[in-house]
Amino acid sequence: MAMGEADLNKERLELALEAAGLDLWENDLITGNVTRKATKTFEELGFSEDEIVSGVQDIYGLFHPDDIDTVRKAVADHLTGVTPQYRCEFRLRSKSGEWVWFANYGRIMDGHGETRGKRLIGVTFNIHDRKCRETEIAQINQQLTEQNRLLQQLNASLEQLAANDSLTGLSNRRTLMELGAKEYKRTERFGHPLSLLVADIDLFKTVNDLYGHLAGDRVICAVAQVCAARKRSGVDIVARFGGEEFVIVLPETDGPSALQVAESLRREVETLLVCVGDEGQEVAVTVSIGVATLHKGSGMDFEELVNRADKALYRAKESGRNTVHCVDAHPAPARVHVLPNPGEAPGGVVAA
Ligand SMILES: Nc1nc2c(ncn2[C@@H]2O[C@H](COP(=O)(O)OP(=O)(O)OP(=O)(O)O)[C@@H](O)[C@H]2O)c(=O)[nH]1
Repeated sequence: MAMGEADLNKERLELALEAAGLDLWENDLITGNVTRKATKTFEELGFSEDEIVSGVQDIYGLFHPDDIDTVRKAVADHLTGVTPQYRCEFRLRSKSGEWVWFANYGRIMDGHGETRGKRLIGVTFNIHDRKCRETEIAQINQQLTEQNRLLQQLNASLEQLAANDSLTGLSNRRTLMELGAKEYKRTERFGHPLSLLVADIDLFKTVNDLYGHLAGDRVICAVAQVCAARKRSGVDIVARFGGEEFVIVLPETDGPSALQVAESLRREVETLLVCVGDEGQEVAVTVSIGVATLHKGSGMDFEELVNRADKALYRAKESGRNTVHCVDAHPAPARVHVLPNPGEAPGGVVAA
């Protein structure tokens, strides 16, 4: 007997479902019965014919506990008309206890006009490979994010290492020259004065010779701390310029103010007693300081400002140490500021 059109259509549908790996199921919404079972899915999960019969009626028992609410909500949303289709992704437990990813896609059918359909018809299909790849990609992304974070941390540490002196943590010479050149440009643009102090620990070689290099390092760190404590955050630059030499850049600071800062620094260092030995030996420390100030139009660049302050420092050393000397690089005939400090030899401020 020739095959009828309805049978042919059914065969066509079965072929399409098979080719696409789709497992058709159907639920009667009036009775709540499963009128077509998703047998292929249960077979894939390793269940036998008999187990499928009972399993179909108790499908919720196979859902992963983390997915069950999602599935129930997707069904409810479609049955109440919130969504035009029922679709969701979930894991089912195989007979051997493994979790396998599937997806459902369905819709209420068999309705007429205003009358709601009586059947929920849909397909189930295996999406396990895709889900595993997604999980792998998510894990790789997470690893990459973590590696990126570590790289950023490493970069920040490298920048910190490259910019700072390892012994004292102050800016190093390179950073000083970079930041100083920027300050110089600001000075030129806005016409503010820019002052610079070079402080050098007096007779430091003796500390090294008497107590050793590590003791010398302690003295350097102690003086560095005093210099750093004076820093106006976000304004001044405090750097270790070389062995026992420090530079403090004071933007928007004129000569007299810079001299006051230098003198106050000198006095503070003078009060330091640094522990240099295991038996509690302490050494007193002093610094000599050279000060130079640059005004707009003075014709000096930052490097020359440093050289000037260095020359002033040389004079301070020459005149007996523990002293402040200054050079005021104003474009007008050089003005000299003298802040007398009587009765406090050898400390004090001397004009250069
Ligand atoms: N402990 C230690 N010593 C250093 C460091 N860098 C340089 N020095 C030493 O610092 C000493 C500097 O000595 P000098 O330049 O003769 O100066 P000074 O003894 O301080 O004498 P004046 O500057 O003239 O007062 C040298 O002995 C250097 O070896 C360092 O990082 N740690």
